[in-house]
Amino acid sequence: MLHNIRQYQVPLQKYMAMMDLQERNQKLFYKLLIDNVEELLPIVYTPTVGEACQKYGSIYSRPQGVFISLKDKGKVLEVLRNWPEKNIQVIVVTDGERILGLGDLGCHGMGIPVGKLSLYTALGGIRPSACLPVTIDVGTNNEKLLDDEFYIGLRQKRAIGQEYAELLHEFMTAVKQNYGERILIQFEDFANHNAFDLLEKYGTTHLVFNDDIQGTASVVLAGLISAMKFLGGSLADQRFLFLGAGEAGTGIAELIALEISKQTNMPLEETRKKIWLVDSKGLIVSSRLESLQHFKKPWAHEHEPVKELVDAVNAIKPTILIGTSGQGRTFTKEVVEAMASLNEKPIIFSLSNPTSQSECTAEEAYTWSQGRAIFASGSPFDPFEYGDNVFVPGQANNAYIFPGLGLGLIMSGAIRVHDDMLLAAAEALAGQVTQENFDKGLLYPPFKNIRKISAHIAAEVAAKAYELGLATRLPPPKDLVKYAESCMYSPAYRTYR
Ligand SMILES: O=C([O-])CC(=O)C(=O)O
Ligand SMILES: [Mg+2]
Repeated sequence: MLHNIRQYQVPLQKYMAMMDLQERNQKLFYKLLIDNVEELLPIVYTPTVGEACQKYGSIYSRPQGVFISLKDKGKVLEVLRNWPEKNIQVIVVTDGERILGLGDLGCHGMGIPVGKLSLYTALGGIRPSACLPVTIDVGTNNEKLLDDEFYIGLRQKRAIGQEYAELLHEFMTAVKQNYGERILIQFEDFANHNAFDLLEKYGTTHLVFNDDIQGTASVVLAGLISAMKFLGGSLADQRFLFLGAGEAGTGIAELIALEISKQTNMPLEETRKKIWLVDSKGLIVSSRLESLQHFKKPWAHEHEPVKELVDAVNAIKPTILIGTSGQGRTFTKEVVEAMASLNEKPIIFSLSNPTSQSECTAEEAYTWSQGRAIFASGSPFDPFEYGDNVFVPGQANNAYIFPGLGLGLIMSGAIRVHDDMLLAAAEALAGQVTQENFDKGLLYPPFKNIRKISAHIAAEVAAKAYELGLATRLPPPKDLVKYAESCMYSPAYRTYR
């Protein structure tokens, strides 16, 4: 099978072959993916899955997951009950409004929940039959899709306001009614306004987390914790600048502020002041407070207005620059050079996905900083030779976190997600990075060990759930890492007599 897949030159064709295999022989699909994770992750996941979503209508061969549309209003529970598997443990749901950094892809966003759940199984060991991909179809504002003969969703503008909220509420209620209190719901690639509102609204009643806000935050924090371990210094000594103040930017900023606050006992209001964000209108400063969306307000610090990113770099003098803008090529030569003139070892993360939306490439980060940057990106980049050195860029992608986090929640029977679990997951991931990894420039352990890493993350998350009284599978197992490993699905053919 691997030989087959390798014969395709075009990544999208490899993707289609993998999707075919998933349908035809699920065990073999997972066996292949687990044993060749570094080679196949960029195919079934970022970046190729992004292209697959863009072309989803024209490569469509068979339905995947459950679509719930405005037309199903009043019947959502019935729709869910049509799914053949009854014992669902995790749902990844999108409404397709902000697929990666690609914007509104409507129902064609289904590729994302499908891809994320393949990773839940391959990287986190959740049984494939316990995973349910869902796309909520409330229309799309993407004119090109509305005119596309192969578009598979409702041909109407997006429902908003009450109509949107009612469908989502019916879905959330039906999910709990059908699968119980311990069903994990991962929100994925919603647009900012809905993402923050849904998380706030359902965070207290359901086992939910938003991967783009919280998963990304945890993986970035892990990278920064490991950077501090090897470079010396503490997070509290750093100055942070973000390009992009949406889900990922503000989510990461908040988790960093929380971690610094725990480390130093400084109040959160104080630790937030070490962190600055730039959005499409420039540096977020207090004079803009009135007009800011609510999730940006905590980051409006005292400063004169600054319009351009490069001027913000020179004004704030960050030690760490993080791109979460969804806009490619925004870390220009001047920006990277400014970071390199301010810092001996500038830390630069280009997190937007897929590769086309990355704020800069690995090659640019290393070249423009004369090989001094500590670089990580959301989508994978190949190792880059610069002078006598080969730099291996880290992949700061939430794929390191959500499979292990999910396993930890499920195995402990957790009923809520708590920020302390995200901190625990970040520390567990950082704990897996070795000196040898770091010597190659890696802030994250290689993906080839991901199942072991996920077991450690799961164990720490479960330990937090027990500590916080949020776990319902009692009594707690003695050795949580061993227990996590014993829970993990492995694709093997059964022996028959
Ligand atoms: O899917 C990925 O690669 C990471 C992610 O959540 C996003 O970019 O929205
Ligand atoms: Mg996402």
